[in-house]
Amino acid sequence: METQEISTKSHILAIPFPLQGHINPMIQLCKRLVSKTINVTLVTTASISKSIQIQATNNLINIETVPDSTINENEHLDIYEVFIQSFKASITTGLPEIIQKQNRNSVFHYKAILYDSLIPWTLDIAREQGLKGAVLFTQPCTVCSVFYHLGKGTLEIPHDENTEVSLPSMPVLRLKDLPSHVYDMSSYPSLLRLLIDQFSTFEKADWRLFNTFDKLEDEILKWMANQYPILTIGPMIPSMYIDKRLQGNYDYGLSFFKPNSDESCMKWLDTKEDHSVIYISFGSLINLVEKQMNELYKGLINTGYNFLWVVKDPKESKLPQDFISNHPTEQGLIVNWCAQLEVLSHRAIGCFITHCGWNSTLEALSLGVPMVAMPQWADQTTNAKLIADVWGVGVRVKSDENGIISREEIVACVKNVMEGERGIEMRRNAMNLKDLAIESVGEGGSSDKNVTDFVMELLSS
Ligand SMILES: O=c1ccn([C@@H]2O[C@H](COP(=O)(O)OP(=O)(O)O[C@H]3O[C@H](CO)[C@@H](O)[C@H](O)[C@H]3O)[C@@H](O)[C@H]2O)c(=O)[nH]1
Repeated sequence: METQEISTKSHILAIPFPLQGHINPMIQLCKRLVSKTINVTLVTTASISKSIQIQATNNLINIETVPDSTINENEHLDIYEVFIQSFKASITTGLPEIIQKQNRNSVFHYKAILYDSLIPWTLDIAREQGLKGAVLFTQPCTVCSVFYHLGKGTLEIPHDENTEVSLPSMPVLRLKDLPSHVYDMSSYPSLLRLLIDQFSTFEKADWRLFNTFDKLEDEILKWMANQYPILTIGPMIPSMYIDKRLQGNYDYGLSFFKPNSDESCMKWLDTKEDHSVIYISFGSLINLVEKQMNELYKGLINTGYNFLWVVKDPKESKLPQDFISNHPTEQGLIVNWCAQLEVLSHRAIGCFITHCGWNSTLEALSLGVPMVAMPQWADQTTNAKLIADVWGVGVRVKSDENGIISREEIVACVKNVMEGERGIEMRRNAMNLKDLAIESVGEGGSSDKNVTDFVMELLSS
């Protein structure tokens, strides 16, 4: 059902949570919906919209902005709560106005709102406007189900690090395999509440979509589907890096971007041997502490391998001065941002040292790149468990008593992934998952079929 024809009858509003790790998969899903005849209006705040790149040729996804709101900060609100409440104020005021304005325009006929699971209150707006609601979960089902159990009171949090947590259809988890907000409840209680609240509209929503695929999280997905019907639609990465079915506008037209993305790294990678380079990135939010930066830097040098390292703000990065002044070296290149999918699909990449954000994890899996898992917080700890112990596509670093990963540990982990029998096995497992990822979004695959079913239901509603 790929068609260029634009239906004037079926239109949805997509509301991503305003962070890159959430906007990216939402945009990719929107592109898939557009390729199957649904019109999409993506709504975000004026400030966030500046980070969304739309090519001039793209008229398939409409972007509407709502004014930014600021709420009064007071001592009872942490920084995340201020961020979340400001966004809520913007959308709650602006979204109904957009719907009413567009409803007067006969081209638009809204059927539903597609919203991130972190903003469940959007369903109330949908209902008030007579629209259906589809909730999109942007973290793995394994992680989401931990919060599901927490909300239902069916997860007992262990008191020590060695007690095993057994939840239905889940791998056995120890304390530090749970999402960090669960064992570190004191830091940012607002975030824990937000994560549990993801399920507050689970029963009421008309569709529940997950950015994962059936063969990746088979058992827990079946369990979740037994609670309520769900649709797996992932991995939501640009078609050109996975199934290559979407062409032109459908795939290139819209993306979240960071200015100053450094393209020199592709030329640098071209000069390197196959599978010889370590790629290091900690996503869009994490900054490492100075001691960790130093250990990572020394560890990378000591591996002897070439490395390409994304350091968001190199001047503020706390990197050793001798490296900064001699950079770039023969061995290592630092960029402040890169086209990660382009890098991961380059033949020279041998392994990915990652913070295990879900998008980075899915991107590495979909491109068959084995990983060194260096989780920092949130879902990343559980994603690291999946990478190392469930899928066998990487190793997870061990930290010392102060939470620092030593240079020796970094060297050992990189060598484990890049060399020897274990390394070969991890690459083989990664390549198998790559095939399954392609199959799932390819024509007739489980995720493709679920997107089609979603579209058919929208069209007939
Ligand atoms: O130089 C870079 C570095 C990153 N990226 C992209 O940035 C995104 C990063 O997303 P992700 O790996 O999910 O990390 P975060 O930005 O940290 O995402 C947040 O949101 C995710 C989805 O909820 C969670 O899984 C993470 O833990 C949370 O930190 C990916 O698409 C990368 O391809 C680039 O394009 N260039």
